[in-house]
Amino acid sequence: MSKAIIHTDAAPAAVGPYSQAVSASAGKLVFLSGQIGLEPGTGELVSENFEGQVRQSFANMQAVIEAAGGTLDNVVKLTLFLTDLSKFASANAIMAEIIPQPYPARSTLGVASLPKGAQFEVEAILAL
Ligand SMILES: C=C(N)C(=O)O
Repeated sequence: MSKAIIHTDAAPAAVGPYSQAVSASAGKLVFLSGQIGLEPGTGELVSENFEGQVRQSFANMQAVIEAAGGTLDNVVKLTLFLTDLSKFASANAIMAEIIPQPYPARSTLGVASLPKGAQFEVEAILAL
């Protein structure tokens, strides 16, 4: 897989750890379902804490990526879902710790609710 970041000053700069666009030539695309902060062992939310749920969601995503034969470098697009957009900066900070640069493309949505009462969900597309 090779990927290139697309950037233009004719569109707004990213307001978080993402790229305006990513071009990838891949042998295979993998579409991941969204992950919320469930512990694999119990199937229960890891915590009532937003940060804990974000970290567990990304850990779950990474486990699926590895099961698909990839790494975090293969992520070309993420979608984040937050039930409280006032936590946007916190989600950005945690994502920036976990996701390597160059950053994938990303969309972020505020939503009314998520399954299991989760506060955060992350969905990914991989290029392998
Ligand atoms: C504005 C965005 N695309 C984001 O935060 O993901």
